[in-house]
Amino acid sequence: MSTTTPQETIHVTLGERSYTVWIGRDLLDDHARWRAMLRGRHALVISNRTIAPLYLERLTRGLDGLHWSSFLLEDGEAHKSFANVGLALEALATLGATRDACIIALGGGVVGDLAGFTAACWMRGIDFIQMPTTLLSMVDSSVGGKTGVNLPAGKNLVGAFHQPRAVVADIGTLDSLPAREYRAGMAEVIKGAAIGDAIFFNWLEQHAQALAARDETALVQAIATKVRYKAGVVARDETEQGERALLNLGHTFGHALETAGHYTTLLHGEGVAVGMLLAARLSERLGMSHSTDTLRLEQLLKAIGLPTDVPTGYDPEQLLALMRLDKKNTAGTLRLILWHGIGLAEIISGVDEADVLAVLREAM
Ligand SMILES: NC(=O)c1ccc[n+]([C@@H]2O[C@H](COP(=O)([O-])OP(=O)(O)OC[C@H]3O[C@@H](n4cnc5c(N)ncnc54)[C@H](O)[C@@H]3O)[C@@H](O)[C@H]2O)c1
Ligand SMILES: O=C(O)C(=O)C[C@@H](O)[C@H](O)[C@H](O)COP(=O)(O)O
Ligand SMILES: [Zn+2]
Repeated sequence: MSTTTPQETIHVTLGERSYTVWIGRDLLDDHARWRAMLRGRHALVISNRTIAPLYLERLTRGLDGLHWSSFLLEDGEAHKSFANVGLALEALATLGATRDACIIALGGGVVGDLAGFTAACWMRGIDFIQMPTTLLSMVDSSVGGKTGVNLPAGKNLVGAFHQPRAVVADIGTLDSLPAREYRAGMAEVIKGAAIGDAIFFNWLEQHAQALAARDETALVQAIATKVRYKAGVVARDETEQGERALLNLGHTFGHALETAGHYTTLLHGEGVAVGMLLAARLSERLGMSHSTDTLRLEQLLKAIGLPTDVPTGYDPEQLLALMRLDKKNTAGTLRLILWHGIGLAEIISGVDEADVLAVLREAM
């Protein structure tokens, strides 16, 4: 039996902003590969206090001869804040970073989103490299150039589109990822299939056990399929003028759940899991889809071990108020991603708040 870990290389095609996503084991130590992406003499590694003790040294061995420093966040979604962007920018100033400096984001989506936004701000935009260490960041947040931070009023309300120069996904880092975080990452994999790839959804149903057991061959195939799907959407609609909004399936509900819970109840991926199911129920209520599709989604989420219920203690009216602040909304009306069934999502404008409230109330 072969024990070789599969490797995948995916290109995100965006003209002069095109880049490569490398997926495989031990890529952190493959210094020659990613060091070639650094143009100048300065590098700032942004990570957090959980990840740095595990992986920072392996990375920084590749920075020999450069002026580099690190900026470490406290762990958690609450630290994806404007205040920390300010501190990261101060770290760049202290380093004396010039316009050809590079930020390296070593961590999950929190680190990647904040590091990318810091890179977009410093001297009006410098390079950054994504080195994702969670499943969620490998399959979603490291690709596509959405960067930003939260405000108390809501998730990701401040940000910029700023593409990375490369994505280095060392799947060996997932060995230390807690099981709950791994499952949360799978929600964003399932999301891709639910939006636009019914064949991938079937494959996920068939491989749910292997994926839950972290079978490496199945895992690399799942990561690569999701990244390839997202890369295609981003290449066609980089700044979310249309199709890219589909990648928000489950997020209008999910972000509201995350924010209302002060980021202590549901992880992002868990919010997306519950949110996708609420979107499926709303689609059913509006006569767009059939209950068999809702059921298949629910069963796949459960097979992976993801939550499918809204936790207790949420107020439907408060969730609706948070949903009104979603960035997709226009002209004072709700714009949600709903579906016609597996693999067929659609952007729906002018959704009646009464229907949203009804679905929220039924879920509580
Ligand atoms: N920009 C985008 O397109 C995009 C897409 C999806 C999600 N997001 C954002 O990403 C964030 C969620 O990302 P996440 O799920 O990676 O969460 P996260 O960054 O908070 O990481 C999850 C947890 O795992 C820990 N961790 C990370 N790597 C580890 C490893 N290898 N071993 C042990 N522990 C490790 C972290 O310290 C943290 O406690 C949210 O802020 C969400 O809004 C952005
Ligand atoms: O890349 C995208 O586009 C996405 O919507 C991916 C989402 O999974 C991700 O959570 C993203 O951060 C949401 O962005 P937002 O614009 O809804 O804040
Ligand atoms: Zn997401």
